[in-house]
This record gives sequence, C-alpha cells and structure tokens, in this order.
Amino acid sequence: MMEIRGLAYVVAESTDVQRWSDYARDVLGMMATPGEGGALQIKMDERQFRFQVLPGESDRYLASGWEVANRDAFAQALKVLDQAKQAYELADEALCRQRGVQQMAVVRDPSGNRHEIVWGFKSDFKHFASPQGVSKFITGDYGMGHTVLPAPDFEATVVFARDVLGFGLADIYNFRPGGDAGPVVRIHFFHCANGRHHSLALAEFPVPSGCVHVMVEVENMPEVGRAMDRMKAQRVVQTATLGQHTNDKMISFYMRSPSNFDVEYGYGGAIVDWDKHITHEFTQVSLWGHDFSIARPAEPAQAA
Ligand SMILES: Cc1ccc(O)c(O)c1CC[C@@H]1C(=O)CC[C@]2(C)C(=O)CC[C@@H]12
Ligand SMILES: [Fe+2]
Repeated sequence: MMEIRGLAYVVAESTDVQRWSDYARDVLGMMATPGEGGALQIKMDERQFRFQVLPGESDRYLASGWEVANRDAFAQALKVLDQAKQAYELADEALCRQRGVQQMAVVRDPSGNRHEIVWGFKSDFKHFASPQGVSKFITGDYGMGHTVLPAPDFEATVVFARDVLGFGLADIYNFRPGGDAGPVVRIHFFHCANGRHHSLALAEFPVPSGCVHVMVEVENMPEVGRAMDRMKAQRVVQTATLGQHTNDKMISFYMRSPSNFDVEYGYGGAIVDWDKHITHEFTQVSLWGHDFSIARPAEPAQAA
C-alpha cells in the first residue's frame, strides 16, 4: 500500500506571474515571494510554499504534490509503482531542489494528470503572516486542502487513484448537468491517510486548464466573508455562490484563479474517522447555496 498523508502542494503555470502574486496577496491573503528561476512561492503556513507558480506559455495547472511520511514510505511507494508496472520517473536534483523535497517520483494517471509523490519537505519554518490578516489556513496533518482533477478516462483513473496511489473512496456524486433525465457525469471523492473528507476528487469530464478547482480552508466563517469582499474588490470572477456541501459540510464559495482553474475558499470541513465512515452516493451537492450557474455559459440555442 502507498500511504499518502496529504496534498503537499500544487504547481501552476502562468503567463503573468505578477498577476498570481497580486491574486495570492490581495485575494487569497497568502504570502508571495519570488523563488528560483522566476518561480513564485505562495505561502499559506510554515512551509516555503503550498502553491508554486512557474512562468510559461500557458495559464494552467501542472501538478499535484502528494506527500508520504518518510524515506521508508517513499521506498514502499516505489515498490507499489513497480508492482503495478506503472511507469514513473525519479526527479533529478534540480527539480527536487525547486520543490524543496528530498526525493520525488513523477507519474501520469490514465487521464494525463501529473502527480508528484514526495517526501522530506524543506522549510525555514518562517512564521506565516497573512498580508490580509487571515488568522490561519487549516493545513498541517490535513494537507493544504483538496484538488479536483479532470478524468475523462474515468474507470482507469479511478483504479489508478485507488490501487496505485492508495486513495480510499469517501463518496460518489452522479452529476446530471442536463437535469434528472440527462446523462451522468461521475465525480468520485477520495481520501488519503488524514481526516480531511477528500484530498482528491476525480470528475468525468475534460478541463482545458488541467484542474477543476483547488480548495483551501480557513478557520472561521468571517475569514470566508472577508475573502469574498476581497474577490469583489479585485474584480475576480466568482464561479459559485456561498453554500455548504452535503458530504464534507464545508461552507465555501468558488472563484477563478489566474491559471484558469477555480479556487474554493471554505470553512468548517468535517473531520472524518475512516474506521467509522460508510461510503455512499449523495444526490445533492449542497445543503444550501452553491449556485454554479452564475459563471456557466448559457445553454447554446438548439440549431434549427
Ligand atoms: C459536490 C462537491 C462536494 C464537495 C466539494 O468540495 C466540491 O467541490 C463539490 C463540487 C464538485 C463540482 C465542481 O467542483 C465543479 C462544478 C460542479 C461539477 C457542479 O456544477 C456541481 C458539482 C460541482
Ligand atoms: Fe471542492
């Protein structure tokens, strides 16, 4: 078994790193500092970064960083990859230095998403002091949050998440974008070895930016409200209204990021005891709120 402890970081590509820097500081309330080779380090806790933004030709999501506990757990992860006959690359020293880790194995899932399995993060443990006075982000043992990735090759990608990366299925949502009678788009929510309800979700549709959204969590409701005010003040596009999810009970809103995936900004995510959890299918996205239609283009008119 591979034992992933949490989502360590995400990597994005940007044609305008300054825009990401402004977004991180002015909207997310995180610290942004220039790193090596024009990379931007976005800090939300005692780690050097949780978002790494690389200058490039496009505005998209590049990779998810998954952390195992130590060298032994990493060796075990490589054993799992070998046994699964899963192709992987060990990152060279330069890449390990850029991400600030001891070792990294890079794999692509069947839908083409890049996963970086890492151990041994490097940090100066510099205090996180939010430029917007955000009290704190919920990270630590729970990882930095969750990521929702496109999985057009759904069956194979779900098997990869479960049998290769070792994620457990928390619950299932069969999304019917066209209404109750319409076709089903599956979304599976996966947990790793922490109490966060999901660290990864796989959605059965392609996404040009490479990611549906990344969720970050703050410690109280006022911080969510204040983030909404900053989103408005900076004219960032909101993609869903405030609401509360049925599965993880998170109260959150959604907005666009400069790399064209969304950021879900939330509070109050449930902490799950996996020995007691029962996997199920839920049929409502939210207990209240979460209007995703605010940013969706209108249905194209039927051709005559
Ligand atoms: C359903 C759900 C539970 C917990 C979450 O953290 C969460 O983000 C979601 C929503 C998943 C999904 C999405 O992110 C993109 C827009 C989607 C497909 C919808 O329009 C409904 C469900 C949404
Ligand atoms: Fe989410």
